[in-house]
Amino acid sequence: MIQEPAFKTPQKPEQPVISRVGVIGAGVMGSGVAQNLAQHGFQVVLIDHFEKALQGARQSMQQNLRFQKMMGKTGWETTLDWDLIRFSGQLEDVQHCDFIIENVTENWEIKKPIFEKLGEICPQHTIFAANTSAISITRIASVTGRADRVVGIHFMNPVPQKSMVELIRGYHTSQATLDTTADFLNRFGKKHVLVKDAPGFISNRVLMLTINEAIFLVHEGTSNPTDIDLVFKNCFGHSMGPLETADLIGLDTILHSLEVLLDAYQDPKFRPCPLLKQMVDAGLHGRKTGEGFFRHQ
Ligand SMILES: NC(=O)c1ccc[n+]([C@@H]2O[C@H](COP(=O)([O-])OP(=O)(O)OC[C@H]3O[C@@H](n4cnc5c(N)ncnc54)[C@H](O)[C@@H]3O)[C@@H](O)[C@H]2O)c1
Repeated sequence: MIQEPAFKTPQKPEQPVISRVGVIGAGVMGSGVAQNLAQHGFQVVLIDHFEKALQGARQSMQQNLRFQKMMGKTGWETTLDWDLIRFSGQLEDVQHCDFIIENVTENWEIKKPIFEKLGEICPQHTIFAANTSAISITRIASVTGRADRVVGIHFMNPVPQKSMVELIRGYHTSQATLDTTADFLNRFGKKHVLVKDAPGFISNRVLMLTINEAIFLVHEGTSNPTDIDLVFKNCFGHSMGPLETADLIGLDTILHSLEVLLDAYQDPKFRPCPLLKQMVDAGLHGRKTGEGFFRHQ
């Protein structure tokens, strides 16, 4: 009797196990990403070219831990093994990481040389993730020499407390890269929605317009920040209004994001309100500088 050939069930290609993660940019987002990763047992190399930003990241992590305790949390949210995080000013220190998450200023001229350099110094298997608010992932991937291994992860702020991210597939992003990234996100408690690559993705395409329009209401004297936010909180059930949200994100980041959206879509609906520009020039960047539309301790 002729024996049927023994076909093997096709196996999913083995995915690299991610244990060391490079986090570039130690501002609002990078510090949250680094903290959240370490709280889930990953080794992290956190990079910033400003020593002051690295110190600030340490402080904001301590603050976040204290705040979680104050809120009555008792689990992973309140502890951090500091030995898992290495703070560094040298981009080269991420070269042995399995996965890299970039969180530098929302400006193509700043992000571009970082991705070019990462493409040169990192092994070919390393996946690069851009945590950008609006910049095209396909554009970022184009300078790395590994467009199939570049993905967008749009984290929400504050990162340790937000369990949902947007996962963005660039034009050349491979299915294997998406699978590895989804698995990695899962390991530190993040659910995702998959989004095609279009500037602003889902959240910022809508949110930046809302925030900008709310700023126009203040600029034109139609209302004030407290009342505008009250409408969103009390009438629509939002936990924060658009101007409190703007202060949390950072007004400089809002301005950069609107500029990226305006440039990408060439649609005047994204033109930044003059008041936003003036506040950024005046150093009123929101929570991170202590004052924006509201004062912060
Ligand atoms: N703030 C938010 O709520 C939010 C949410 C999602 C995504 N993002 C995106 O995340 C990214 C970072 O935003 P953020 O709010 O953390 O900004 P931020 O201004 O708080 O931090 C940016 C950090 O990048 C560092 N940096 C700049 N150039 C660098 C370089 N060449 N090498 C190393 N470090 C460098 C700066 O020193 C700074 O510490 C942006 O692309 C932003 O659009 C922000």
